Amino acid sequence: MNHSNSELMMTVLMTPDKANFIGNVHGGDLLKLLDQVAYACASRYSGKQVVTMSVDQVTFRQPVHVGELVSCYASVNFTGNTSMEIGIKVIAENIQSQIKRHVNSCFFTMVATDQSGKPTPVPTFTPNTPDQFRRHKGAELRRELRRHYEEESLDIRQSKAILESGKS
Ligand SMILES: CC(=O)SCCNC(=O)CCNC(=O)[C@H](O)C(C)(C)COP(=O)(O)OP(=O)(O)OC[C@H]1O[C@@H](n2cnc3c(N)ncnc32)[C@H](O)[C@@H]1OP(=O)(O)O
Repeated sequence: MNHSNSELMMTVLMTPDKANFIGNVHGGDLLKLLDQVAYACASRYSGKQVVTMSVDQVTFRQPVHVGELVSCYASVNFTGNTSMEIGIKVIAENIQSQIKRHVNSCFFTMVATDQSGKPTPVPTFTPNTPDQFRRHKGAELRRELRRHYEEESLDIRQSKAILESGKS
């Protein structure tokens, strides 16, 4: 796979229409931007239509201010059969001072779909550089944790259903 296709950078100016009730950029606007970046990165890499399957914990460590430039650095970290983990690092820059802050990092799982909306295979991503190896290793661990979480959640839902059926 051509690795130049596995990374993407998108920069957006934070205009006043994105402000929340206290004048900083609304978290929902940032989430929408991150979803668009993950979509573009995954779709360009795979050459396929993709949908968002899941988003790992997103933590807004610092507010983003109206007037700042927000740059999203996205990379394909890992591919399964039909899914891709896209990691995104978000940097906010004050335009006048040019001071940059790392405000957020997050991980999206995007699934490639065919014409009927069913999952379809993606090209395998093989890491080449030290950064890619590091991200790939982290992504494998997160994939395992997601599977474990799904299984535990299912167990909890099933136990709850059994308990509730015993009440009546
Ligand atoms: C760009 C956008 O905003 S799109 C709008 C928001 N997203 C959507 O509407 C998507 C709605 N969801 C769907 O249509 C379906 O769930 C699909 C097409 C994504 C997946 O269909 P399913 O039949 O559930 O797929 P399936 O069980 O085969 O799993 C597909 C992949 O998702 C992975 N997956 C399953 N559950 C999870 C999870 N909780 N977290 C991360 N990945 C997961 C699977 O491991 C598999 O990847 P792999 O093939 O690389 O191993």
